[in-house]
Amino acid sequence: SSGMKTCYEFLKKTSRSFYAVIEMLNPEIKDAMCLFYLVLRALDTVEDDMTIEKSLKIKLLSQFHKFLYAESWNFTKSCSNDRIVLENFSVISKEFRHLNKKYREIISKICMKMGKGMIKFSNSSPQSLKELDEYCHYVAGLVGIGCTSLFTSSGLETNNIKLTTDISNSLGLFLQKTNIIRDYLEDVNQNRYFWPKQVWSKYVENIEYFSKPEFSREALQCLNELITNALAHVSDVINYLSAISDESVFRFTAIPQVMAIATLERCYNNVLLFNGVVKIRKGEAICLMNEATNITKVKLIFMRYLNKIRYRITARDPSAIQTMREVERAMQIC
Ligand SMILES: O=C(O)CO[C@@H](C(=O)O)[C@@H](OCCCCCc1ccc2ccccc2c1)C(=O)NCCCCCc1ccc2ccccc2c1
Ligand SMILES: [Mg+2]
Ligand SMILES: [Mg+2]
Repeated sequence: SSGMKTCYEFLKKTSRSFYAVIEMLNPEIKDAMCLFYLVLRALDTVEDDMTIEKSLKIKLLSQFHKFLYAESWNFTKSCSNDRIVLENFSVISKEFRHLNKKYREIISKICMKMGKGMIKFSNSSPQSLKELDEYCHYVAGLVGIGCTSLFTSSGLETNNIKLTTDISNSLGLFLQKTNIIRDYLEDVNQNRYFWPKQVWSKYVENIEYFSKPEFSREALQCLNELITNALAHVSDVINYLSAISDESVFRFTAIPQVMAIATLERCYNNVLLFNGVVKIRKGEAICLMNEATNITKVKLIFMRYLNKIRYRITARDPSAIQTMREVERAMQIC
């Protein structure tokens, strides 16, 4: 339909990477996944928009799942780059209401839970590694859980004994933690602090000091500790991918994960992260997309990057032993 075509345009404008992987999905769930993305991106755009007054933001986050059934609801007061999905939300919600009931229930339930979670963290960022897991569960773990529900309810995946909530959650935590680690400078410049205080306060008095050259050693030690924490999710990621049978679902799920391990490897012990953006090169990303077609190849990709990290672990680093343990544990699964 023309409405759905417009929604794919919104998807392409808000995320080229997720547009690429959603585009390749089985037609049975492609539209549902596109709308799942757009609804949550709209919700996240409210969360991220620092110009929205606090009490209004909280009201929007808690009501958001109801706007899915509010025929002409749009939000025109956002100044975010992704505001297009809020200004045209009525186009998105109209297509959402045409979805099969079983998909609508999954999407609206995840949307309600994510909105509640965002409210919980609207006044304070994650202070501990435990709170980081909680925040990442709300903004990304729930996406993995929702994706698994869409896969199983569509009949494309029947192995739902193995695709548990916990390992679905881990897929999201691995991606979100990689984003939070990589986006240190971008977030700090916007006064957004996702690196937990319980961690960075072991190394410096103020998280902003990591960008100063005289604190580069402490910055790297904190960075390596957070990367070590993220690596703990790799075994769940590999176990999840091993349980997928539909080829298009496999690629849709595997591609963001291989991008994340490649990004973590680039970030490991890399001081450039504190003064610029560390991204994997376009050519490397395209190679990874073409390579991540089955579990054997994905395991090889993970092995390659885990090995590169392992060779860069230095005994001086306080997390060295823990990093080595997480890398070896992950390599055993591969
Ligand atoms: O503003 C930005 O540009 C980045 O925002 C980050 C933030 O604000 O922290 C942050 O916003 C999180 C809240 C909105 C989540 C929107 C989303 C993303 C990907 C999807 C993929 C498929 C279906 C629905 C999806 C929904 C963000 O986008 N982080 C990127 C990592 C989150 C990925 C979630 C995820 C989890 C499990 C998955 C399993 C399989 C395939 C894709 C998966 C994707
Ligand atoms: Mg965001
Ligand atoms: Mg956000």
